[in-house]
Amino acid sequence: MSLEGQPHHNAHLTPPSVCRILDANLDRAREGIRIVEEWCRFGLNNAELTNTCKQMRQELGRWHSAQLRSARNTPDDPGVDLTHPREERRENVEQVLQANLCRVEEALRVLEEYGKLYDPDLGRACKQMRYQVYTLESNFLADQRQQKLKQASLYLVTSPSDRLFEVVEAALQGGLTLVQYRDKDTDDVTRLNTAQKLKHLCHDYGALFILNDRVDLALAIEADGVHLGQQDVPISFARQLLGSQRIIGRSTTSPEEMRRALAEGADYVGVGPVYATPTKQDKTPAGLDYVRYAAERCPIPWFAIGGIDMNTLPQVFEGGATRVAVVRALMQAEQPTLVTQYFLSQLAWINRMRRRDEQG
Ligand SMILES: Cc1ncc(COP(=O)(O)OP(=O)(O)O)c(N)n1
Ligand SMILES: Cc1ncsc1CCOP(=O)(O)O
Ligand SMILES: [Mg+2]
Repeated sequence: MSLEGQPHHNAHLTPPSVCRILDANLDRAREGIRIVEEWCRFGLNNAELTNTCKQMRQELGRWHSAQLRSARNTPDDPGVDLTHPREERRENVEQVLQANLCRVEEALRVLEEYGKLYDPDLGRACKQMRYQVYTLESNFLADQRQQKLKQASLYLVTSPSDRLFEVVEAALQGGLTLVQYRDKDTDDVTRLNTAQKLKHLCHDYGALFILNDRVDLALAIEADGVHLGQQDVPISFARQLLGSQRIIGRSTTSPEEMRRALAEGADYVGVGPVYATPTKQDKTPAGLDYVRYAAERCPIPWFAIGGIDMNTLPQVFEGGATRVAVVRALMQAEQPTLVTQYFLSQLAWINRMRRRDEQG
């Protein structure tokens, strides 16, 4: 029966083998969606995404008629024992989700094509759901990125170094979750190759990868986002190219620059330089007053930057910072894993204190 209680259009003409295909793929699609739904509900606490998944599952359930279920013939199915070794290993939640979204999209495509032989409405419904899954995947990726950004307290901005990959990997091993590739002096071929490799490295550790200055390269290598200063392209321009799913950060040195960055839709801001720094010699320090202003007024994630190391960290905390970005403190560290762990433990402590104060 169709959704309206009418017999399915071509049900009586549909060969048993096609019914088996439809039965298997209705199951496959529903199982995959269920796996995604559990993460939307318990991992992201996102009611809207959870509901979208639930509605799709219910719709697929309604199409799963007794006729299709009775076509099942598991003992004679040669595909039952076939698994790819990659299916048995998942490194993180993202891989689980990616694999299952892919499975759902494939199953819906199969349902769309073979479903036309059973009932044209099934083909149409599955096509619509497939597009819904694509949208879900985009929203989902965007949500994941924003969550990771919110949770990041330490931000490594790289500088050119013979030990670039070694330092970044050591810091990732120490628990770093946010990296920006910054090299003002190299050529674009090197930049592109290095960015590509760093992105893979960061993603292997589940960290976000941001590119400094260059929207075009960020787009080309599918980075998680871009960092733009006051002299770089406007946020609206970057947003047009990168869409709403990717992260856009903006440097700010004053309340006015912060106000504009917020109005333009930045996802996070850099606040500084807090102190004078040889890494950015031409920039006048904004000082701790601006850090205090950010602590009072900034509604989005903000990272104090400029001259921050283990010695200045306590003052930056006193100014109200709960997130910091560093270049030299990590790029020049002899033991970047240990330094990362030290920063992260101090940041976790200050964040606990702040939350306790906020709760009274
Ligand atoms: C996190 C963060 N904050 C500030 C900056 C500086 O950006 P910008 O002012 O564009 O200067 P350059 O880094 O491009 O020299 C940053 N990169 N990251
Ligand atoms: C890129 C940048 N933007 C403001 S300060 C700064 C450099 C910070 O470098 P360091 O952490 O070595 O002082
Ligand atoms: Mg810049």
